Amino acid sequence: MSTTSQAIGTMIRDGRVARGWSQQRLADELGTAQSAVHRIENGQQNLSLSMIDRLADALDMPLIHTATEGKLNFQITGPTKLSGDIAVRTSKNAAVALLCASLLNRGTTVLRGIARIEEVDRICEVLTSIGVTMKWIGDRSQDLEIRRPEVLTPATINQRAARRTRSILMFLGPLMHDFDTFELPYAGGCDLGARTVHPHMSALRRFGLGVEATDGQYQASVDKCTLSERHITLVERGDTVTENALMAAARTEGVSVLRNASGNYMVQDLCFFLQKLGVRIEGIGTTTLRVEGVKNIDVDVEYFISEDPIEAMSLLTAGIVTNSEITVRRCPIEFLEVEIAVLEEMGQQMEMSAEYTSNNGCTRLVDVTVKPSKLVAPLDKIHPMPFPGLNIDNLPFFAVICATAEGQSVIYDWVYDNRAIHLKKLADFGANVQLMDAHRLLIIGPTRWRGRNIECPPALRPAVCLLLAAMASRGTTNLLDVYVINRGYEDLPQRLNALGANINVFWGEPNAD
Ligand SMILES: CC(=O)N[C@H]1[C@@H](OP(=O)(O)OP(=O)(O)OC[C@H]2O[C@@H](n3ccc(=O)[nH]c3=O)[C@H](O)[C@@H]2O)O[C@H](CO)[C@@H](O)[C@@H]1O
Ligand SMILES: C=C(OP(=O)(O)O)C(=O)O
Repeated sequence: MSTTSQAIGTMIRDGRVARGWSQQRLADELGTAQSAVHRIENGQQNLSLSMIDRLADALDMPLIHTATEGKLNFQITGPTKLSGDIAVRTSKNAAVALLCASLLNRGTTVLRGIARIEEVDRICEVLTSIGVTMKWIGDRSQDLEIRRPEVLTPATINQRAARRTRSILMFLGPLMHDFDTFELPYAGGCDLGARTVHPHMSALRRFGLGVEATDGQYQASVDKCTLSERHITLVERGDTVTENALMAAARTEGVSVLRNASGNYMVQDLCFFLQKLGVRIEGIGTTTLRVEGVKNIDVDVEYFISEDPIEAMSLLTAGIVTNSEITVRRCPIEFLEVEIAVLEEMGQQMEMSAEYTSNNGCTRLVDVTVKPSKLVAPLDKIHPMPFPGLNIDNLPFFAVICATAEGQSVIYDWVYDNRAIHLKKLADFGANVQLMDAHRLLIIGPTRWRGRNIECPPALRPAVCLLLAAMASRGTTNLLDVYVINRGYEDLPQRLNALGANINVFWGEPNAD
């Protein structure tokens, strides 16, 4: 654990003791568990910016703000050799969808095993700002108890938090059941080039939701569809659009058939959750979903979010690029099959355990051990496809992997306009990476990685790729302003350090020397 976390922990303990509070009293003020306060005070908890804000407010200690002013950075010293095993945590993308879906339910929703990441904090801030009560519970404060009020107040929405996420779009589907008109701020998220919202509008229109985009806000008006059955073909097989349509269908009476739907992991988690709320759904994991909506949902429900295939791929990549043997436990194999097949073609040695089931009772998991291997470039270009293809968010990891392989690889990112450009930054670490055009990277390996100081690109997966390259690199890298990584990964430096990485977390500017 970094000395910064320990120093902040001591400051918090002193502040609490000075007020005569027990750890439990501070936990109650923060809406968290006593065990979490214990970890914070011992410097064993990765503190999100919003938690620091809450601590500073609860203890009335502006000093905490001052001590942590500036940007959070990672200092990585390599080259790294990893060993041991690490468990995959639950996904950002399912967590945000399920948080939005909790708005459909008038009963108490308990989401278990949520990753403590910035993106979840942003959605929690938005939900709280419109009247939802949320409490972190459970031993490790990883379970969230959520209760919505009788009447939500979208007019008081936390605009700043909302604009930092793409997922705010998924408030459209749930809120259309409560209001005739409402407003939402424009969506944010990773800067990957233009990301259309048209497919959302086109699908939701069929449920009676009209949306006009004006001056930074979506103005929504609802004229509920009264047909007993509707067939909707999505114009794109997108994940969040499928989720929005599912949330619109969940409380629209009658049958909704969604075609060209995504069967991806976060959509499956949402379907399993909606089923627990009493919504009948057929076709989960396929491109046709048949949903029988119910007018009112009032169920006390608990749901375990499933493991993140993108985090699994990130951790496997950490082992591969450092030429180490590590076991990544709890990999959701259904969503990694193409990735594993491509790695095998490239010569990656792997062992796989027998399958077991995730806590959600549905998702199939395996433990994957990667072993030091001599990789060769794949014969064909590597490109992503909607599920069940190679996951769109896993493509960037192949850029780092190909840079360690012998020969010439082509990575084809047809999905995003800007992502290949962010990956070009691997060249700063010594990789031979050329942009053939905005969507194609030519990579010639193997690479003699070398550390350097670099700003995180404004995109989550490319930023993690730079972190992984830094781990493989000789020398020191200062990776600056890592908010974007903490948006989607929980305690990543601490967890990689437990495998043998050398990553220090620090605030502000790096030392000049
Ligand atoms: C919160 C969340 O869950 N985010 C994920 C979700 O975002 P989300 O579902 O919001 O992704 P988008 O709708 O932005 O789609 C991503 C890009 O793919 C293009 N596209 C998508 C499908 C298709 O059939 N044709 C097509 O061209 C879109 O035009 C867009 O440029 O899915 C993306 C693609 O898996 C992931 O990168 C994001 O991590
Ligand atoms: C692109 C991503 O996220 P978002 O949709 O939240 O921008 C991602 O998770 O890689």
